[in-house]
Amino acid sequence: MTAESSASALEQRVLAALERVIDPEIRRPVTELDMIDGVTVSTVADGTTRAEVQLRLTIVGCPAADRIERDVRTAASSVDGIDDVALDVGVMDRATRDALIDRLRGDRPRGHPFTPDALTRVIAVTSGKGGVGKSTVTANLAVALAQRGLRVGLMDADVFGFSIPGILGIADAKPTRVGEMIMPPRVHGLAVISIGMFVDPHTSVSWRGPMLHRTVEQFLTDVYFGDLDVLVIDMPPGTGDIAISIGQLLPHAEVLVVTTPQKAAADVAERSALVARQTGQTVIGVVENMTGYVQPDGSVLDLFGSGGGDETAARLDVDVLARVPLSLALREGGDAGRPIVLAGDDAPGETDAAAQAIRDLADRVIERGRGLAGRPLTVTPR
Ligand SMILES: Nc1ncnc2c1ncn2[C@@H]1O[C@H](COP(=O)(O)OP(=O)(O)OP(=O)(O)O)[C@@H](O)[C@H]1O
Repeated sequence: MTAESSASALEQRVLAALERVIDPEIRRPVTELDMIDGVTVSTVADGTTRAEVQLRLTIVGCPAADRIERDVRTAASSVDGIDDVALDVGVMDRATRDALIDRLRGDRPRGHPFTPDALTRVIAVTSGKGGVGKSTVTANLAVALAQRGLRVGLMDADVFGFSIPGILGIADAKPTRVGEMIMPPRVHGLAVISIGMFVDPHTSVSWRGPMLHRTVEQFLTDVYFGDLDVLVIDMPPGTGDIAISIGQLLPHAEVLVVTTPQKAAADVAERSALVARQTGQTVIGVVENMTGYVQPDGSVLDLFGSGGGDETAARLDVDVLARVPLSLALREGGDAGRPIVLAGDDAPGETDAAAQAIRDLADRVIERGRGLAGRPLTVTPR
């Protein structure tokens, strides 16, 4: 074999090794994303064989740059016969980036991909009023679904009270923009987007209906979630503009209603579900949160009364899918940015009844999705 042909064989092997490097945001191999502009293998003065890799990041200041560079270096160094790796890091030119964005969008027409005939289930979590623990339940449910192997996106549509980034421990995370595409931060196996990532946390959001509608639509259209099994949405409490917009944009969404055990809360909980139904969405069940507190002596204190979940479920003619007890660990996990369903062996979440209730809820939600009842079966020509 000539020196030239062996260098070219090594270049092919380096390229093959680079196919294993996955862009952490887009979650595709860097080779497929045209991020590798070239690989040259040569023997340098001291006789060592060097691979020079031209890496082109999607944008200037790409937050994943360090990780991509490290992974590219590791993959190239792992090839037998390569002694040294030199990286030439730059940014892809506009035409390449635009072509990439077009490819990621696929050939779907402009508009959001979560259409009724798509395979992604949309689960919207709503409540009649604020403070019932909707965001806490939603975040933990999304993590529990991801833990069960599903590809999960979480959209915080609670524009006025966005709390999902904090609960997930990514309060300072910012999405990356690639052209007009928005790459959502990833945490605990979820792709997460929240209005809180776009506004100054110390200013209030005071948008009116059309602006809210555009924002929700933009989230659905421009955020690159990739292929999802489930998109979970943390809805704002009540029956405002966002609920109506999401109803129009996602009429096939399945709705979970979170309420407390207080009977008086059933009225408002029912109302938010009825708005969802009016837009064609399907209410799949009620989650009663903050049910009795189990005291150290084992007795249960019904701090918020009892019966609210059953009352709401009866009015809506659905089941109570979960009863999540009051839990110090659940609250602390939310404050600390560590969802309790993540807990390891000796962490409270392993034995915590609230964590277990949310895991069971995830199982019931998955179980329900196995049936195709109510889903239009369409055959898309390829
Ligand atoms: N089962 C529970 N046990 C103890 N604390 C809980 C429980 N569920 C939620 N909390 C706590 O209650 C508070 C309100 O929860 P959360 O922010 O999830 O409510 P929300 O319904 O989403 O409110 P909003 O819609 O106003 O944002 C948080 O401090 C949370 O940690």
